[in-house]
Amino acid sequence: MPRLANDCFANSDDMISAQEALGRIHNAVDQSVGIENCLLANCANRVLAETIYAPRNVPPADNSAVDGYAFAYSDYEKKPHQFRTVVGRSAAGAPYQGEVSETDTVKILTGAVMPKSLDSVAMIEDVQIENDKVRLPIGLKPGANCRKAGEDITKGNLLLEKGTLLRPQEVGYLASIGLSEISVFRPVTVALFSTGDELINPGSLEFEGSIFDSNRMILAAILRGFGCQVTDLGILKDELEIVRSALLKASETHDLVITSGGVSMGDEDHVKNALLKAGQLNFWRIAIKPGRPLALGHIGDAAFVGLPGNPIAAMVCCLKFVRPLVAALSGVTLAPALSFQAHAAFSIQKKPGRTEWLRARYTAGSQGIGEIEKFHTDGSGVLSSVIWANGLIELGDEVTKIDQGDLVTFLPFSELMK
Ligand SMILES: Nc1nc2c(c(=O)[nH]1)N[C@H]1C(S)=C(S)[C@@H](COP(=O)(O)OP(=O)(O)OC[C@H]3O[C@@H](n4cnc5c(N)ncnc54)[C@H](O)[C@@H]3O)O[C@H]1N2
Ligand code: MOO
Repeated sequence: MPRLANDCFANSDDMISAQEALGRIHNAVDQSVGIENCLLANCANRVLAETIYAPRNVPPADNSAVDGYAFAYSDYEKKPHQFRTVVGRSAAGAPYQGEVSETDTVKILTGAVMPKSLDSVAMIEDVQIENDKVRLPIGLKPGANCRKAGEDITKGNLLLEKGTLLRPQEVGYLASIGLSEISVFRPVTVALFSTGDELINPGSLEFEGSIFDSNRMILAAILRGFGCQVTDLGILKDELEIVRSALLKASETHDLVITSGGVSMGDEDHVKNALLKAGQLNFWRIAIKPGRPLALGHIGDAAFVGLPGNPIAAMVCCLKFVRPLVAALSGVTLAPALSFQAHAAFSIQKKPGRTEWLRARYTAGSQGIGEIEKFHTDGSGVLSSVIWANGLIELGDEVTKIDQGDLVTFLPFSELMK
């Protein structure tokens, strides 16, 4: 179980800035999850828990980059027009084993080990072949078409640092040095609840005022994309004792407990009070839109996040606040999500003193200069907005207006969901 630092749990009702909230999330985790061994074949999207140094050179020996004829440059430099006797053949996995004079040549296939005393290769389509002899083209350079031992990976060099997220290319990189099993952080376990008497599962019988639970589907999918092992614990009724005991129980077997809904100020919003009874509250309200009510805390050794109920607020807050929390727990060294600037195709006024994320769509624009539209309403329950959008515009606390043509910062969903 990862341990959470207690010292910053200020138990405050004050609204804090998005920056402050991110800082507190970072400080709240002082230890990531444990480690386990994993077969390399199953390691994609896992986080490396050891620093890896190269135990060997890759490639292990000088070899040919092309199909052709291997030759000694020192002799070719003196007699480029000479016909050279083909004394043998070197194929990938079946190297030429014999001796070869530097006036002779060996037929060589791509990837085959270079015969001793030869250092350069002419491509097969460029040579003149007569019986068992070949004449090389002029103008070849020393070491032509030869890949040197260790040119990719040099024995002893640092390859990958602890905390690296293993993308397909890192898995292949580790395979190339011959590793079959490595040490990785185990996945972060997340208990996921929805709260609300109005909620029903898709497929269930409807009643007056009922709402199908969409948050759990969105959040579980996002969290799995972050590499978490998600336990879907269903819907909690709006009753303080039910919420408190469910959170406490889930905290005993998970690294992170997440709820959505019931976190603002209504009579039936019990999440904050349940957290205060079961564990400790760090912060509860952030100066942001969407998602002002968002509770961070911990219950025992488990981290806790109470996301707002409105589906867009829950989704955006998961991408902006749960993502770095999961990263801290999971041991990964999180590279900042890539964002870029493009011109706004709209004008708006904005209240200063809070960070806002607008649902936005980036398009290449007519002259290939990118432009960004915003969705026509800001309603926090409008899921069609995120179907239309391909990312978010981030507007900092200080921004008071955007005029058409201004540069704005765009965060693609694809970057925020990994
Ligand atoms: N007096 C105040 N009222 C509200 C404030 C505030 O600061 N003061 N903040 C508003 C903001 S902003 C948000 S966001 C919401 C968040 O409220 P809750 O977290 O308590 O969410 P609920 O009231 O439970 O639900 C809000 C809304 O979302 C629907 N919902 C909830 N869960 C789901 C789900 N799993 N799937 C689909 N839809 C869900 C729910 O039916 C409500 O319509 O508070 C404002 N109020
Ligand atoms: O976050 Mo709330 O979603 O602004 O309504």
